[in-house]
Amino acid sequence: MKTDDTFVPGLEGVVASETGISLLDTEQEKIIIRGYDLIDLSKRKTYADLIYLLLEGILPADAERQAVEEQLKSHYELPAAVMDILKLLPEGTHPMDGQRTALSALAGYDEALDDRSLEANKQRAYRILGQLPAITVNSYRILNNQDPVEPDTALPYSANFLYMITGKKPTELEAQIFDRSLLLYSEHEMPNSTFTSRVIASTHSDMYGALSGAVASLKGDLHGGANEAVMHMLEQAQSANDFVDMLKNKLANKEKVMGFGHRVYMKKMDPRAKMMKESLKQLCDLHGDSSLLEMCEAGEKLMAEEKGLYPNLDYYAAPVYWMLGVPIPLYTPIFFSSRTAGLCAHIIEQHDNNRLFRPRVKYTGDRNL
Ligand SMILES: CC(=O)SCCNC(=O)CCNC(=O)[C@H](O)C(C)(C)COP(=O)(O)OP(=O)(O)OC[C@H]1O[C@@H](n2cnc3c(N)ncnc32)[C@H](O)[C@@H]1OP(=O)(O)O
Ligand SMILES: O=C([O-])CC(=O)C(=O)O
Repeated sequence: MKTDDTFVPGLEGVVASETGISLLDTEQEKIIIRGYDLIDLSKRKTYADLIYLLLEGILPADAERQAVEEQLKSHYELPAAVMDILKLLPEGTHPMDGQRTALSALAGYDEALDDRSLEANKQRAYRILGQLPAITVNSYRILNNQDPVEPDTALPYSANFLYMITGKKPTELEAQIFDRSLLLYSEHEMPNSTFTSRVIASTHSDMYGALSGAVASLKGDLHGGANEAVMHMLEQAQSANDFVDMLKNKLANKEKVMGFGHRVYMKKMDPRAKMMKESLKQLCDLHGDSSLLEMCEAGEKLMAEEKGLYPNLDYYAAPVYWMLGVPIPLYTPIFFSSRTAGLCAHIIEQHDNNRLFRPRVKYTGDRNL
């Protein structure tokens, strides 16, 4: 076996997989999902459509979307023991850790765990996606001494998710905006979490294990954890001037400013962030309060001028979730819940066309031979 000993830190620009699921086409500035432009889909389709597109490979007809919604709803209830496990976690446990724990525990309830056939994996993916609102919301509620919340099956999947989070029936606009955020987060080619899940799946490990690894990856603030970090900054700053001063200080201290920059987009704005910025404007109009938009725009201007860096999706998703009444510790778990659609598609693709991931190293240690 020939070994290429070129070391690329962080595997930047390295092609790690062949996939029919998605591509960040930087030349055309498009996020291609199974042949469709994600931004275009976000204007005319729903998250349920994306689940179907990612798992089945085609966009659903109305009846098929309805069937997906029904299938997800049929899996809303969690095994009682999984709820008990969540209740046993110590106070202060982050809901991402609750999510990771619950997903891990669910493996024990899968009677066909070793069946990695396409059909078994797809059914498993729908089941997990159906279970995620309860896992996510209750990870937060139980750990905050709040009673578990029941789903409202009369609402569509994403509207029910928002309802379970806030305890209030969302307006049509709120439900649409939350659904759009899920759609935009659903899949993004080969970020760290997707790579993690494919590496795990490549040993023939199961979907629960691959997803549990992906939760851990996505939790970090260089990845999904950035949306919570952005909101903590905005909450602390209170005004556009304060926010700009805060960012200037961070830059002077050579700190990373969360919500800016991207390994693939580099010096361009993430197209998904533009869509979330539109949603933020709509919410500001609805509430007659544009302070968060003004703060974000001031930060965006400063970072462009000082660093030539632009917002990623997490930057504008954070204030949108704030205005929708979502508690901050749920921002990253919502990202993960949405991304589970894309992750499951990748795990299935890896299982169906597998080659074990096992790279080599550039050795920098001693040779005391
Ligand atoms: C939906 C998502 O998960 S998107 C990612 C969310 N994560 C964040 O928002 C965290 C903040 N952003 C970052 O840390 C980075 O931009 C990353 C991790 C996303 C991508 O970074 P990389 O490709 O590894 O680039 P790297 O970190 O090497 O940065 C290149 C240069 O830009 C600077 N830079 C990049 N992002 C930022 C930032 N957010 N704030 C300040 N400087 C930054 C780096 O300091 C570095 O400068 P230097 O060359 O002078 O040392
Ligand atoms: O692509 C990445 O590296 C991170 C990202 O934006 C995502 O996962 O949505």
